[in-house]
Amino acid sequence: MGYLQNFAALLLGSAVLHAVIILLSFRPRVNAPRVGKRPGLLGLWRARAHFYNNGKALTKEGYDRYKSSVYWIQTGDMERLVISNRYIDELRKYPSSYLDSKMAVVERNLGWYNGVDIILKSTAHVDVCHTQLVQNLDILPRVFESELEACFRDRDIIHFYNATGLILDMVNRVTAKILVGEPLCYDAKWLQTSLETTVNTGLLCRYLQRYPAFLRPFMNYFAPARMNLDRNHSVAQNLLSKRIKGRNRGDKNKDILQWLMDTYEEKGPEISFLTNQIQFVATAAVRSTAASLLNTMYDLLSFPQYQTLLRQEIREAIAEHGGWSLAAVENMKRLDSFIKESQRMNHHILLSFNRKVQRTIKLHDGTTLHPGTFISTPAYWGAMDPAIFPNADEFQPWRWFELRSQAERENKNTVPYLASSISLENLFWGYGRNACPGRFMAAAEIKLLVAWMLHHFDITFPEGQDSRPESLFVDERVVPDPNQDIGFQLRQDNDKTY
Ligand code: HEM
Repeated sequence: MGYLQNFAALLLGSAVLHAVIILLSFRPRVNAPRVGKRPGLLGLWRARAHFYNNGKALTKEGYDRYKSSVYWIQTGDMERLVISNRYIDELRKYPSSYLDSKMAVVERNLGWYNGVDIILKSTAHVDVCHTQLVQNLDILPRVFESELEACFRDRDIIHFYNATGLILDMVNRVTAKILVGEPLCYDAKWLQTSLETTVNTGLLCRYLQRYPAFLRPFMNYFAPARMNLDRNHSVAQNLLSKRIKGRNRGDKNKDILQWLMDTYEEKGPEISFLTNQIQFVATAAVRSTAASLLNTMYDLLSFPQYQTLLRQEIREAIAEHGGWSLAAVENMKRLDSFIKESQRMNHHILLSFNRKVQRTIKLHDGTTLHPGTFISTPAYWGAMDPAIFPNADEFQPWRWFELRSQAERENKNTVPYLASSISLENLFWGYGRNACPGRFMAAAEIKLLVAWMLHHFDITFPEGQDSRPESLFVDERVVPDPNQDIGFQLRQDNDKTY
């Protein structure tokens, strides 16, 4: 009884505290129109569910009506002020004390419960992606092949795989090699835990979002994903501590684990902290890369007429560079263009450049962003805007190749036309100082994996299917169809040298 009374008192106390925080947090807001349902005092869950199921149509309506201004929308997690892409160049100059990308990630994902808040405690994971990972990208072509070979069975007859399962498996293996190196990257438990952590992180967030903030600390204990996530963490921590035993700072291993260890002082952080940090990078890296790779494969099979030219380019690049190397990958310019076009037409999220405003910002036209506001930009529909991209609803695989070739001819900067590049028009990787630091690795990895598959296999949709499946729109996420099968059969005419 005493226990129940204490529990009830604690709940009541939290509810009162929560109410006080809400009252104190009433702030000025931009006066802007709304798209979608108004949450009001009692309609928050209804408004969230409405966006969760209709995000694509709602953000389209928002873009059509307010693409040059701002509007409010309740998404599946936060109330956001969607601001025109035309403000981004101005906003990117603000430091995180004004526009905070990390707090936006943590608050949207309820990161205090699932470990995502690790990104508030250290930036080492971002720093190593920006420096050592980029400087050592040439390891990727050396490590990926054996991982891919392990994914394919029955090579001589056509074998159909669930595309999502196959591609996730590939990307997970390659990422593990870059993340923790040998031999841990071959450990089935590590690979499985890595994938499960991402799923359970999202599940826990969605479970807790159903409850008001003051109930979350309690409901956290009852969430099935909580227990699973704790189990994932402890399995990962055990494996990682064994892995670290034989390692020292300054060793020559080329993987993110080593670079993180080198970043810290002699004693290093607690193993639990390091595990959490590595798991976060895996969460950021694996599913996003797999989704982009899947979309590229679906597009390749929808437009099989381009495969011959791509195969020829791949064959020539690897012949010229004596095998799978970074230089060979950089020479695959048509493939790069194909991937970038696939990214443009298949953005993984509806909204990007998500930031929490921490201090008042006055924009050039007088629009004021108040502290506490969550801003986002309409990434998905911006990438489909015919005023920005001619024939925007057409898949033009050489769109970027042609722009790049023209820039080369005119001795101009070619970087904006690369698949790894960020630009004001294309927010696939985010934008500004907090744009994805793993994008160079992701773009090179996608290119390598597509090239390797095209080079070795004839790849097909099941008989009778000639176009890609529709993606699923879930909340603000855009997910390539997870039920699609793809057939692979070893090519008879490929050059077996590589
Ligand atoms: C196709 C694959 C990927 C996509 C589409 C993607 C996209 C993004 C986006 C949109 C952001 C937020 C940027 C912003 O707010 O401006 C981000 C952040 C990030 N990404 Fe990626 N990413 C991908 C792959 C990777 C890979 C392979 C890695 C690591 C090797 C990685 C590591 C990160 C990290 C560490 C952050 C920042 C988190 C923080 O602020 O602490 N990403 N990514």
